[in-house]
Amino acid sequence: MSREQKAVEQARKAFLTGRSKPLEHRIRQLKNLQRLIAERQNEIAEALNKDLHRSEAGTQLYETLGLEGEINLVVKKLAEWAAPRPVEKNLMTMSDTVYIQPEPLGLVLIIGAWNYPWTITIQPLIGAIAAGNAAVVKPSELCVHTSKLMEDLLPLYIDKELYPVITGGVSETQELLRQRFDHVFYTGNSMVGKLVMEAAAKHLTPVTLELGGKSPCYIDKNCDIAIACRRIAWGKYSNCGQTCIAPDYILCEPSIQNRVLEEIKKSIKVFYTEEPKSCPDYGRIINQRHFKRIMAMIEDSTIAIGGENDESTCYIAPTVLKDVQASSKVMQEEIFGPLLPILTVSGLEEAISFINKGEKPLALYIFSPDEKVVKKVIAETSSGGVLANDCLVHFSVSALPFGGVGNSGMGSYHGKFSFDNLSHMRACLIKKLKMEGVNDMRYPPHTAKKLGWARFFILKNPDLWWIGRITLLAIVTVVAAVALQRYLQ
Ligand SMILES: NC(=O)c1ccc[n+]([C@@H]2O[C@H](COP(=O)([O-])OP(=O)(O)OC[C@H]3O[C@@H](n4cnc5c(N)ncnc54)[C@H](O)[C@@H]3O)[C@@H](O)[C@H]2O)c1
Ligand SMILES: CCCCCCC=O
Repeated sequence: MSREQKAVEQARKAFLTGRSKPLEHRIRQLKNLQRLIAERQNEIAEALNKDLHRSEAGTQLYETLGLEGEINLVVKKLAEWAAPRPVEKNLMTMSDTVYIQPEPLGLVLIIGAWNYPWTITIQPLIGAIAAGNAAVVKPSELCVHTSKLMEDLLPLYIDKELYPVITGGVSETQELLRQRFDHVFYTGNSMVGKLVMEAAAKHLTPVTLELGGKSPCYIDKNCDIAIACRRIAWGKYSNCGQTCIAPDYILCEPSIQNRVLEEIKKSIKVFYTEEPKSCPDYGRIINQRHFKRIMAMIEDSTIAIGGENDESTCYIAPTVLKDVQASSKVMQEEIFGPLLPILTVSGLEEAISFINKGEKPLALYIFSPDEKVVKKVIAETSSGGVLANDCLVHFSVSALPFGGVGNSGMGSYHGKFSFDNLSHMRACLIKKLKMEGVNDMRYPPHTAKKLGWARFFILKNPDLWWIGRITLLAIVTVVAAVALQRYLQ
């Protein structure tokens, strides 16, 4: 039996004991995770510094703070989310108990990516624990130090049978995918996403696919270009462009291209100094394979800013490419690196039609002070999420579902959306053995009269809330009238 098979079998066995279900257990595990984050902050930051040249502050800002917030939210709301959810009744169910009971799915497989490894791997785990599941956690092998740290630390804090960590690369992930799970939660590129879905289909296992793609960014000529460019530069160059929702490319009118270039240049200097290579807040490309992939994209474009690079340290300077064509190499796939191409368009209409020619992106950014422009883009395009006048921050709004659509993924998570996604919403209808007469209309022999009653019960859908209120009002009125009459006698 392989290591992967053993872990899956053990986690399934642990789930079947039922110990992942009580809310106290879920909350205890989540608080243990919170303790891990607080007590091991330095080790987490050190590993991320080795993997991605992430600074200590960057580690908190982009990884652990969000997880702490997510755990706080779940601890506060879990009882409410896990409670039976009463549903609207109709004439047929008037005297029944009708509700939705969220219940755990069972065993979840979480396959993480390397770019924000704690956020991306542990946030789904928080959802899985909250929903009462067991989960096998597979961090990405590309963030070598972080993945080893997760393997070492998680079993020290949370139930290691219910939530085992399996490290390894493609063959280990493939072996895991051959096993039977009740849900697979995958984060990574769309090509592997298809393989994950194919493997899951063999067991009819549902999947959440958190994928990527080219997220467009439209700048309206009437907006405050300095502010827009500062926010775009932050969104693009954080983590060296290796962010699933980084603005992939800019669309703007030719008349503002030079101002956009000037303002992005200013922001790069303010954020990362004249020498980003020695700036602790500027990251590195994860490995040389990705370094080569990104550098090859520049070949047929004009560099307006940056372009400096060093293969031995996987450094690529914050770079802007100007007058880029749709046919250029950099426009053929998600960049996932610090290159920012600018494509000029004649205006909003052309920008929308350009966006709609591509796959549905994970994020779509619009910079404009005009609400009509923002609403028009929202109405005439589609994407996982859309953000006006900022970048990335929708990821941190736990009241919003985070996920893609079409090629950028399926399913969503964060906050209650994680809980719902990793729960089965069980339909519960509890009838009494009384009022059998009402059922006569559905029992044979079927007659026109019975059918008439069935039509009435099924198709007439009076508002029972209002009927209840009106009945109550009528009763109160009658009681008041009788009381008044007695008083006057
Ligand atoms: N939507 C999101 O939340 C989100 C977040 C981060 C990254 N992403 C996307 O992920 C991509 C970058 O990540 P990546 O794909 O380079 O990460 P990656 O190389 O770490 O792969 C992701 C996971 O898939 C596994 N894997 C790789 N090849 C496999 C194969 N052939 N069979 C089975 N498993 C395999 C890896 O072991 C890893 O755990 C980008 O497209 C990015 O936009 C999306
Ligand atoms: C601001 C944090 C963004 C995390 C995005 C995750 C995808 O890569």
